[in-house]
Amino acid sequence: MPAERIDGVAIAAKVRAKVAQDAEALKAKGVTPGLTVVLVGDDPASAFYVGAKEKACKEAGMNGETIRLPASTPEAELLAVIDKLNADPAVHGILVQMPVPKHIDAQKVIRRIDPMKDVDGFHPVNAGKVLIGDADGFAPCTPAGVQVMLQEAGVETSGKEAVILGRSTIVGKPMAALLIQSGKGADCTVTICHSRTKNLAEHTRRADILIAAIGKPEMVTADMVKPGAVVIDVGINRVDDASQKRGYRIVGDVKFDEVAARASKITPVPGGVGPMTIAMLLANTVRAAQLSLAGTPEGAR
Ligand SMILES: Nc1nc2c(c(=O)[nH]1)N[C@@H](CN(C=O)c1ccc(C(=O)N[C@@H](CCC(=O)O)C(=O)O)cc1)CN2
Repeated sequence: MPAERIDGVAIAAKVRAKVAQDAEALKAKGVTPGLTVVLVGDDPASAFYVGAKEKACKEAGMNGETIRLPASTPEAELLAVIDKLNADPAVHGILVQMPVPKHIDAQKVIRRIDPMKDVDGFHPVNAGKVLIGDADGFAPCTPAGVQVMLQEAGVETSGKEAVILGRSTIVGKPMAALLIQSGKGADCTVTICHSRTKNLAEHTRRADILIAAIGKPEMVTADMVKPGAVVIDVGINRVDDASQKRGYRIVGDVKFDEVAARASKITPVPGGVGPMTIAMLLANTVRAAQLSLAGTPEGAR
């Protein structure tokens, strides 16, 4: 039997509906949740994602603003923009769209954002909180979205072998941190594989839950997957396709058709994890606004 498709668009819509309710409740208390996205340069994919974030904010009744800066913007100027946003009480969430141009040190930029406004969950304070299982922190949106998808799809995670392909700080590492916590949607035994992992397929074939986040188009094939596994595809790769109007198509890290024939549940690309990234960003921003009302907790920064 082919795998059940886990519908990221439908699950994201559910998350966004709850965010809209929470935003409404905050507005009744005089606070409109606000996200400001900073885009440096004119990468078309980044411009598309930033536009989608602004639109999603507005649809949820939140303030969504984008600051567009030229690719030549000096690092110091970007840091000054962040300082201003950190000091602005109407801005609850700040996000600098990645990647930034090469002359800018992304880590320096991330560290400049107030951790209480770091709705991307990239600041070391939030990374540390996610690692120690402190619920006060902001988890990065993509792995947080994967965890929600697993729960919404009724996937039992407790005691399961989860294998993550990719050790990025945005997906692989925080994904592992979330799945090893104790509690709902977690309690997994986690393996992270990466470019130096030997006998990759031996690891992936042990996975009850396989999460592919390596950025290599259709790299995961059916022979790498245990029959009945749950397969989550985080990859969003553009491959040339002259038959498409835009000249490319989007594929994941998983060879969908053959893996779907072997897995029990699978996420598609597009329409899987991608929409969850934006939904979780809105959820983090509403939470940042709620926390701003409650006041900064002890030791939060
Ligand atoms: N500061 C950040 N930068 C980046 C992040 C991030 O979480 N924070 N993630 C990615 C890009 N990204 C959001 O920013 C993102 C990527 C993809 C999608 C999405 O919904 N994709 C669609 C397909 C879209 C298409 O057709 O091109 C899908 O998968 O269905 C949303 C957000 C890197 N940068």
